[in-house]
Amino acid sequence: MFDMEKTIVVALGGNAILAKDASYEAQKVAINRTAKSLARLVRKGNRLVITHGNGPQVGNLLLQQLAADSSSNPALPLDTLGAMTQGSIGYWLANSLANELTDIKPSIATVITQTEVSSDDQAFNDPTKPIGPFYSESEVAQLRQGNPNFQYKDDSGRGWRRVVPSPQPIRIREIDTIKKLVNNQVIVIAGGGGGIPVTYRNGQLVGVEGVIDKDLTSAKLAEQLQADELLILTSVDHVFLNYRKSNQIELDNLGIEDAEVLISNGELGAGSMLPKVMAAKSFVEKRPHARAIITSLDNLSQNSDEQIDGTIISNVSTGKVL
Ligand SMILES: Nc1ncnc2c1ncn2[C@@H]1O[C@H](COP(=O)(O)OP(=O)(O)O)[C@@H](O)[C@H]1O
Ligand SMILES: NC(=O)OP(=O)(O)O
Repeated sequence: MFDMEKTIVVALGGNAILAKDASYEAQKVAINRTAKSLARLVRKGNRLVITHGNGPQVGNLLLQQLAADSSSNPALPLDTLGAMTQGSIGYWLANSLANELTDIKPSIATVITQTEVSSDDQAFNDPTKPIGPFYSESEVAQLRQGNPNFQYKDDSGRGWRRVVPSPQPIRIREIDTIKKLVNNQVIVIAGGGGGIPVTYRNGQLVGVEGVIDKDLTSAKLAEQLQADELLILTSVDHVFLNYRKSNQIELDNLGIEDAEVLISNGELGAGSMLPKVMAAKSFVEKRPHARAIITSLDNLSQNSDEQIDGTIISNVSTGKVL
């Protein structure tokens, strides 16, 4: 499936980084495994731009900050914590990739990325982005008493999590730098956690408290880099119709109109699969000869290079959904 020398934007989902627990050791094991799959793409001559989620990590970092003595060690704002997770996850990925590719010794760079958002974005009034650990409903009731300003929501039936504003990405500030790096055969890790949300206030660029969806930012990255492929790696190997119902159907191919139907008819989990299909659709609309693939990391590592299995979103409608 992967031809030579494509530019591929790879969006790494949560389980590519945090599979077992939130310890450094467990996250490094998951990232080492992820790096093995990514290395195969590099060996085939593809140019890779890697972006990654940070929901669990940024939420955990926030909890560590809040647990510290605020008079001597004040908690840092969420935009700064987002930058810290870009640094830590970028370092882990660059380190694991370097160890995987000792024979070709590629140049690898992590770009601390700022993503412009609108200060008027409705998301600031309606937090939706789940971060940090999962809680039971009774734990959430207790947490609400401790801090009534924090909001929690059920995360796709998997448990309750704190939610923060998730504004729409408008522009990736470092796109020109990323382009130069890609054109010079550098493997780039960028837009981690969707990028640090920034906006203009009184003529100054300032960070704002929120966490951008990394799938939406990856679509912007892929579009602006004129990528050939947007590869979204997550925990399921396909997008499904009637997900988790007895009549569940695996979707191999989706056209733009099919994706539109899925987006509007509530087939996709709001904080989970919906942004992935939206990102894929947005990318192939802007790049009609390119394609997006939603699949699992396992699928990527288990299938032969020519036969990766997953949901392919392209300009061609199959009529399976419509
Ligand atoms: N229609 C659907 N098809 C496939 N997966 C779906 C669908 N609706 C919701 N999901 C859920 O979306 C999840 C992937 O989203 P998420 O876990 O947020 O991704 P990430 O890997 O980026 O952290 C899957 O594990 C699955 O439970
Ligand atoms: N920022 C972001 O989208 O993170 P997750 O993918 O971990 O939710």
